[in-house]
Amino acid sequence: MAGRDLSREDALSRLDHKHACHILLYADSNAKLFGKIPIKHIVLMQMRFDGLLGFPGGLVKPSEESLEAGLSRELQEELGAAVPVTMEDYVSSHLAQSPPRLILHFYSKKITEAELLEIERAAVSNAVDHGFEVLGLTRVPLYTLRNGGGLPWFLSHSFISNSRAQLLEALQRLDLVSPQTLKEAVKKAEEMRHTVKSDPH
Ligand SMILES: O=c1[nH]cnc2c1ncn2[C@@H]1O[C@H](COP(=O)(O)OP(=O)(O)O)[C@@H](O)[C@H]1O
Ligand SMILES: [Mn+2]
Ligand SMILES: [Mn+2]
Ligand SMILES: [Mn+2]
Repeated sequence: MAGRDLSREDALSRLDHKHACHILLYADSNAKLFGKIPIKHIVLMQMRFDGLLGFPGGLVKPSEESLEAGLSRELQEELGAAVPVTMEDYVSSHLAQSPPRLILHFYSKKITEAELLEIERAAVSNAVDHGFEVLGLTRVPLYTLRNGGGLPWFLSHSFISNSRAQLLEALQRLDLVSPQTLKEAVKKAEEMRHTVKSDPH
């Protein structure tokens, strides 16, 4: 994963650092794209105000709130939903490559498809940050179409900080995408960065 892996204790001991917490919310799904390509899992990300893809979450001051309480607060602001985050959902902490003295804590949490749909529905009307810090939620396509559409093209977009690495690590760790498919998608994404996109249909 991009950035140096830190233990939670080591991370929290660095009082002169800024801390940010972000979460990958996901659900299983039996839905099929075009009635034939299994979606399998829904993974939520968002388009940010700066035009970069990232996960919901944000800056947390450990002196004022626990990492988990801070992340829940950010989810209320960015998703307009009360998502209870606990230490069970904690995955890792990384020292950002830049800016200096920023530690990125990552979480993942499985919810039901109905809960995820409710978050997507409510975000537009309830999230105070909707249309400002958050331009909209997006799902991550986990399938790969014959011409490389789907996950490879998604990975060819621009991501904030180490969120692309967080996504790839989680897809592997949670077994949401097979290692082979992931490897091929990353490779195709590299190629895609330098080609013109044709209509995926
Ligand atoms: O999804 C992410 N994964 C990892 N780091 C992120 C992600 N989104 C933002 N960051 C980093 O964390 C910092 C604070 O996050 P964010 O921009 O979400 O704060 P905010 O929501 O409190 O305004 C950003 O400046 C960026 O460096
Ligand atoms: Mn914030
Ligand atoms: Mn925020
Ligand atoms: Mn944020």
